[in-house]
Amino acid sequence: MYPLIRNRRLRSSEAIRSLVRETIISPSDFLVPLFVVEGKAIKEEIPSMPNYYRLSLDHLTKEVKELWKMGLRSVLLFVKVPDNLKDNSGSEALNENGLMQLAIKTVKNACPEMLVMTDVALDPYSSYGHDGIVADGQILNDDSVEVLAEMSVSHAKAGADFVAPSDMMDGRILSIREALEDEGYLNTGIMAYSAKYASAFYGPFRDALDSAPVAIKNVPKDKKTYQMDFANRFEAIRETQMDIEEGADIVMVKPGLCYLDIVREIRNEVDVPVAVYQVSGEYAMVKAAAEKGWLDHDAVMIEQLTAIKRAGANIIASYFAKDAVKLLG
Ligand SMILES: NCc1[nH]cc(CCC(=O)O)c1CC(=O)O
Ligand SMILES: [Mg+2]
Repeated sequence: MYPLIRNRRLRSSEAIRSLVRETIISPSDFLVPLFVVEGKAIKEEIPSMPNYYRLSLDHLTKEVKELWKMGLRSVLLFVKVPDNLKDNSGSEALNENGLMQLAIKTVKNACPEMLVMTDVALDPYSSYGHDGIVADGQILNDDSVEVLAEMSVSHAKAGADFVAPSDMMDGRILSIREALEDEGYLNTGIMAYSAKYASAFYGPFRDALDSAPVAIKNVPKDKKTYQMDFANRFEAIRETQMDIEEGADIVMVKPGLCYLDIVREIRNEVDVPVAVYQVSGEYAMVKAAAEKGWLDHDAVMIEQLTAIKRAGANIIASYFAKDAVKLLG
């Protein structure tokens, strides 16, 4: 009459629930994105990313020491470049004493064992806010790839452990890998943003870096000619497989939450570590709803991060890394 198999037995107390729990997030899952600005003693909150900051190099030193103490071991660096240093080809990106290069050295000085990954794309350096060079109404592929390869070598030279190309140009992983090998950076890894979608969830990030695409004649004010159409699934697998063939050590799916079907599929398909980027808009939504008292911030945060890991993420890039680690104790 009654069921002999009662699944609720395994849910009846926190002790049994924790004993049978399949997915547990820990500090070693996280990659912490950090925004760096020029100047001294600057720690400015990003308006659309409550409790997240742009840091000058002195604050960057403090921040990475704090992260290390908390058990966070990897950072992903982004820089906010002043307008007067921006141009169409991102030439400032190659400056040996540029902000990114100094930021890499600053982190390594503060915390030599911290794993340093760097964003490789032209957008923060581009007067047009595009990830590549703009000409004739297009974002040029091959010319952009040349700059991205040089940029990667420059980051490796400054001490980056991994470069993370986020641009979605075709063939850039192979060119970057070859350039790193040619220059002797055999141990510098590549984390490829492989399935990166043209997403409206990047809005707050573009506020943080002042890097949104600007209106130019004959050029779309979006990134849909290089980032993926969010309607597509097979294309994500193809992009990811190609990046692995070209030499990517780690592949990434981005954004996170709306793309967990893609994460699972890619995790089942490939045999390299898979990273997921829970992006700025995902962070902003939780913060905003929590501020209004409409959602329980901590509960929603842990649920989302656990779901990302359950979907197959081996690495989670997240603005919640510190909040989550604090909560986990
Ligand atoms: N190529 C730059 C880059 N690297 C990471 C993000 C977004 C990250 C986020 O929203 O948190 C972007 C923005 C974009 O592609 O426009
Ligand atoms: Mg590709």
